[in-house]
Amino acid sequence: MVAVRKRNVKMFTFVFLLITITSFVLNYKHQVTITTWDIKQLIIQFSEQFRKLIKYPRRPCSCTTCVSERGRSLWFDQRFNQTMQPFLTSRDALIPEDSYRWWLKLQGEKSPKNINDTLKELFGIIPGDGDPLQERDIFTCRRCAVVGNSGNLRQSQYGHDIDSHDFVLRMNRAPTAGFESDVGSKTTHHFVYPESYKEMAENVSMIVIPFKTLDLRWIVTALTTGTINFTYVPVPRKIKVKKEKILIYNPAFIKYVYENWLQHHGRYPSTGLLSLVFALHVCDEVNVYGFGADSRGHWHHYWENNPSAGAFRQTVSPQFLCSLKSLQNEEIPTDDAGGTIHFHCQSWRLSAFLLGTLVLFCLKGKQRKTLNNLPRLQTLELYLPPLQSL
Ligand SMILES: CC(=O)N[C@H]1[C@H]([C@H](O)[C@H](O)CO)O[C@](OP(=O)(O)OC[C@H]2O[C@@H](n3ccc(N)nc3=O)[C@H](O)[C@@H]2O)(C(=O)O)C[C@@H]1O
Ligand SMILES: CC(=O)N[C@@H]1[C@@H](O[C@@H]2O[C@H](CO)[C@H](O)[C@H](O)[C@H]2O)[C@@H](O)[C@@H](CO)O[C@H]1O
Repeated sequence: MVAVRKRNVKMFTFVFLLITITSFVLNYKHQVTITTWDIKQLIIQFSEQFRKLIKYPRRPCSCTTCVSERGRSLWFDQRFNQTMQPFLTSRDALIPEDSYRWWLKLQGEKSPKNINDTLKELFGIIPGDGDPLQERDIFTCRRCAVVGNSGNLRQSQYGHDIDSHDFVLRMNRAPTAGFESDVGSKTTHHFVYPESYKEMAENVSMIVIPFKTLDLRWIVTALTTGTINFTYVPVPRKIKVKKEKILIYNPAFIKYVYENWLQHHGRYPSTGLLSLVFALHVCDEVNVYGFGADSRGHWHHYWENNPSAGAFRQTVSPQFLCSLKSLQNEEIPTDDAGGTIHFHCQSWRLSAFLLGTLVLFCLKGKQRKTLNNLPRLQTLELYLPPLQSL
């Protein structure tokens, strides 16, 4: 009896060790690009990995750094709430009462339909789950590109870099055809709201950001009866998107972005910021492209020839100005008098520390910062200003 028990303990210990070592090695392989077979180098790399494992025992992914890793920046940790769900799904379609009340005021909707009935009807039509972005795995390194619509993408030649990501997230009316060398051709997810809807390729997941109950009802009618054709502007009666490809941005997540990341500034977050924070929650590495003014300080879209592009200009004050590469590798020249801050960067590789620095930096900025004479600038719009200033 005792012998059997001893054998079981031995067996259990062996299996336990085997699993631990295998997962460590797998994790190690994913994180480290082995560039040398020099045994000394390998030992150094391995011990570095071991040190990391001890310091961060429960790493959320296998990238060298994972966006959601805690303990690297207090600032980031204070804002990032892992428990917030970016999606509404058929299994999790509950909006907490306080979030619902807040969301209802965003666009001052008169006599909204009952939200529970609306969601029930919606998830009776779309499944709202099963998208690859909804699944997580600690053994992979999920790299995402968030592509904003700025004219600074023109002549950037970022296309190849953008397309190298596992997931490419675009937004609103952004086209790729004709702009491939600068913005890439790959799109895995596209953020829209009814007023910014555009047709997309069959394999693209459409993430609808609802700002009002009517937006959720529009999805239903756009897939069925085609009865809604006007919100505050004309919207398409019908959409050609597979039901399985439609995902719903969680209104409670909009409130979280507003409170934690915008710290209650402005009215509600822009599509750009909603997309970025969303990516922080579903990706392990996030690179940001196409935010901010172009090299001449113009705030147009990359597909437009209108340099002073109307309404948008008024929604982008103040902005984030950012580049991880430049923060890591270069001095940041600032022009105190004009508040000009230049970043010479290819893309913004996001780290908790960087994001922290940038947000603090921009929240402090009172004036609109202008960017002059520099190609490849990265800036990130922070929030929509109060309604009266539009
Ligand atoms: C007239 C109007 O309402 N314009 C808004 C448009 C418009 O509704 C859609 O394009 C649909 O046509 O949408 C917005 O944004 P828009 O679609 O312009 O751009 C998406 C995000 O890209 C970033 N951006 C864009 C242009 C630029 N020069 N610099 C940038 O940083 C911003 O982060 C922006 O959020 C929006 O929803 O946020 C904001 C714009 O104010
Ligand atoms: C230019 C403007 O502010 N238009 C507003 C409109 O704002 C837009 O809402 C969009 C979502 O529906 C999105 O957030 C975009 O970035 C905003 O510019 C709405 O607030 C609308 C509500 O009735 O009123 C328009 O004047």
